[in-house]
Amino acid sequence: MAHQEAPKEVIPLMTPYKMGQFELSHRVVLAPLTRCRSYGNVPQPHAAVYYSQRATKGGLLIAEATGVSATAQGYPQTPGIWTQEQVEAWKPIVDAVHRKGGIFFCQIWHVGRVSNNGFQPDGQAPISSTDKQISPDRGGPRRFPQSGMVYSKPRRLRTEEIAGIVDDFRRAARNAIEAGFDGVEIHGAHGYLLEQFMKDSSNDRTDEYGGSLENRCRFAVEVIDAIVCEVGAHRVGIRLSPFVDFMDCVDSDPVALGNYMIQQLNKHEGFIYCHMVEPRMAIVDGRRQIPHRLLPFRKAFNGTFIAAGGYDREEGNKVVAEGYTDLVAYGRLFLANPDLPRRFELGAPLNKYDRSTFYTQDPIVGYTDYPFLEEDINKSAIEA
Ligand SMILES: Cc1cc2nc3c(=O)[nH]c(=O)nc-3n(C[C@H](O)[C@H](O)[C@H](O)COP(=O)(O)O)c2cc1C
Repeated sequence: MAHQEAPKEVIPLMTPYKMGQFELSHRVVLAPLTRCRSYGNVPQPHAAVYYSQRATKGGLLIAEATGVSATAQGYPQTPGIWTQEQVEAWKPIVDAVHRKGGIFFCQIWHVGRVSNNGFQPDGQAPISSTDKQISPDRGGPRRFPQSGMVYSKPRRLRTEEIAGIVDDFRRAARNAIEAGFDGVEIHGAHGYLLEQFMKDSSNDRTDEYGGSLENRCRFAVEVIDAIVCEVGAHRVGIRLSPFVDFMDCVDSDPVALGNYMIQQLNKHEGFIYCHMVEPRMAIVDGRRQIPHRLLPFRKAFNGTFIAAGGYDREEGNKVVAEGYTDLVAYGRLFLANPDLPRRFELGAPLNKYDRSTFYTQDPIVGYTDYPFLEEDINKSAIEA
């Protein structure tokens, strides 16, 4: 009798997927992670090690939030992409990812009021939709996690200044393509500048950028349109978090906000992806559970959908198998497991993440020193 092999287990996260022109070999995406190791806002050679460790052939990586201008900064040592020096510094990092066959998008951001005068080039107030400071009573911490600096009172952007910020985003996208990135992800989430305009808790404007939902989203839509025009819809994705209340940015109708933004994205044929963050995890019967509120958006969006926020192997496989999302982005688990897709494939145990080194500035510790599976195996063989 012919020997019959047991059927191979299908792992939904490890199945291939075509995202626009990109052939992904699996659905485990590196979520954007600010790591505060880009000294003087210039990406460093150690980032080439960090990102290439996490790159796989046909795997999608999203780079950490990267400033579009000198006023875009709000955390220590975060990278930018508005100067030629920064563009040149990104090139070897992008190359390192491409050499391993990875697909690399750059997340471009402006922090708006999530900043302090000390981060601003002229020592002036950070800019925002509003002049209201982040309130610690409504989802916003009062101080920066590392430095202990307070979030400063922002300056409300004048209507005629907004076109200039849109242009900063456009130029940053152009620079990202020049640096070799496969595309850009617009950071429209987590209470940063674009969301400060979108959400009604932080937009108290009376001009055409405030008031109605359409007006509040106008700035983000102008950024999307400008970037699509500059680099093509096939290279533009966006991250949105209508349900998240981080940094005191809350909307009274997150479903309407998400739907409106999806409609705007669908106007651009071939807009590559919409990356959405789940609401905060709920505690059900003593267990943390992902609320799974993104399905209506996934159904409405014409392009690739990425879900993020609290996923592990089991939940990721489940949502891909059910068609809830196309791809799943992993933050903390990928931070601590450079070979996360491989570990998911094997069902191998995971390294634990060390929160205390998330935002520290060491080029190795908590950054490139998380062990790979093979190292674990070798180590245990030596210890045995
Ligand atoms: C250290 C750290 C840095 C982060 N930096 C960013 C960032 O630059 N841009 C962004 O959109 N989200 C950022 N996030 C949020 C993650 O991308 C992700 O949405 C979040 O960690 C939840 O996913 P997880 O449960 O898989 O970690 C960060 C999260 C962590 C823990």
